[in-house]
Amino acid sequence: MPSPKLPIEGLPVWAHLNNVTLTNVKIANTGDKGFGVVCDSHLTTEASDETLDTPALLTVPHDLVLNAEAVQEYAKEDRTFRELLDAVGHQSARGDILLFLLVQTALASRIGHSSAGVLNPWTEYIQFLPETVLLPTLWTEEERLLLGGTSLEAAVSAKISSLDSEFGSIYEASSNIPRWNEALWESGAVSFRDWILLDALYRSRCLELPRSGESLVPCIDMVNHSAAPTAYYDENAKDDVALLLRPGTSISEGDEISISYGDAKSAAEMLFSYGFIDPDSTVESLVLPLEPLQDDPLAKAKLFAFGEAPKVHVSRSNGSIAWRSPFAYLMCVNEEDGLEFRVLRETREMNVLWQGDDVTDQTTEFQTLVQSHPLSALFSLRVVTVVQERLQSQLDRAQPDAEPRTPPTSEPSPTTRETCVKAALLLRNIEIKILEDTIEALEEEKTTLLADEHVVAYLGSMETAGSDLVEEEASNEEDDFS
Ligand SMILES: C[S@@+](CC[C@H](N)C(=O)[O-])C[C@H]1O[C@@H](n2cnc3c(N)ncnc32)[C@H](O)[C@@H]1O
Repeated sequence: MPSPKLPIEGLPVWAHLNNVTLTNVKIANTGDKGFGVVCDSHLTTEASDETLDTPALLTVPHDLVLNAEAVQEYAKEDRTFRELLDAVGHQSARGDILLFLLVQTALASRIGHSSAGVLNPWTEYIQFLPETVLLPTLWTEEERLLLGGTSLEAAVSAKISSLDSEFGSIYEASSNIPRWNEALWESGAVSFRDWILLDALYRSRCLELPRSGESLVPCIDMVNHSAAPTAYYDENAKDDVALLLRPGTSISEGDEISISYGDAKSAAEMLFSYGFIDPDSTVESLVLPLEPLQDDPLAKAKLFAFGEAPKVHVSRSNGSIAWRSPFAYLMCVNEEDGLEFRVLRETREMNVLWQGDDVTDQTTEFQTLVQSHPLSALFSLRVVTVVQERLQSQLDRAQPDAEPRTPPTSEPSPTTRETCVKAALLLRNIEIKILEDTIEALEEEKTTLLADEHVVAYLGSMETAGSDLVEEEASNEEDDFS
């Protein structure tokens, strides 16, 4: 159930009452990007102004910063919230912050139980935040189909499933507490959609502060991104958070103030975390899930021993392609190569052995482990082939002439927003380019590996063994026939 929204015009009053200072800036609607921070007068800074002595455009007191520590403080002041946090939280900083915001959503709806939760500045502040954002977890099902064949297809589905299970766990644990059962669930004050929205707001607005760590900072979270930012944020001596003009900046009245959300994120990460792609500040990289070979009898043991989700990472920097896939190296060795799994009878623990050595703690380092083996080039050839096939199957699905998607990627239907269509298309094109170039680079690696003397000898011996077998079978057939 959405909480009643407050018009942005009310934010200066909220800021004043909560000791947030805005100097020469205001928060205003910027069009496509939603709200933003806009300059009220002409401002310049010298190229040498590199300290916090530069007058801040915006200062937010430390007690408004929302991070894991602040949630603990709120729990000290509000025993009803502490009861909820003890029952549901303490798993992660993000989880505790989202739980706190879920409670604020319920309080803001003003339909929950009055004996649960205490109003605080965040109860009002969340009502100034957008009711929806363009992060793909909030796209409609039809819009999410546009991501088919991109690296976000699996990532967004996995995120929605994980949000669903988080929300289910919160419901399970909190519905046993009568006041919270009434305040959150019986009243209908919050829904799964609120949880998805809060997760998206958190992801797209949290800042990494030098001392307070990952935090939400009201008002500074209204600053939009630019690849050529005019401002940055920092904590001052009192741990208040300040928005400062960058040295050597000159901006005119009416110009938007911007910060950088990072310049090392891929297009997929940008879209996933912020709901837009800025090609000027993204790096060319791609992460895809990798599955073990279907006919591998050791597949389950390998997955278990590896302990994390297998992936292929691809990137381009300074024009050169690089890729890595630690699981692919474990995936491509077998018992006949010297890999062994043993389950200890006493502890039921599984041990992994390579060439007789216990490597249970090194399953992510098989690329290094296989180096000293005489057939290491052969193992690399298998890995390169597996990775190339994975990228090729991704490329086949991403190509515009791949299986028809609903709706077609280039034509927005009335139920798909144009921004989503454009963002999905941009992501697809960026990923197609890097996939094509990596597949080509892997082809060259394959050619080199196929010329390796150990590989040649191994493949030759396999061929001889193969023809011996054919001859043997043929002579058996003759015998049978006679
Ligand atoms: C930290 S908030 C900034 C305030 C936000 N515009 C609002 O209305 O509340 C981040 C969100 O702003 C929007 N945004 C920021 N910079 C943008 C940009 N350069 N292009 C498009 N959208 C942008 C995206 O929706 C992003 O998820």
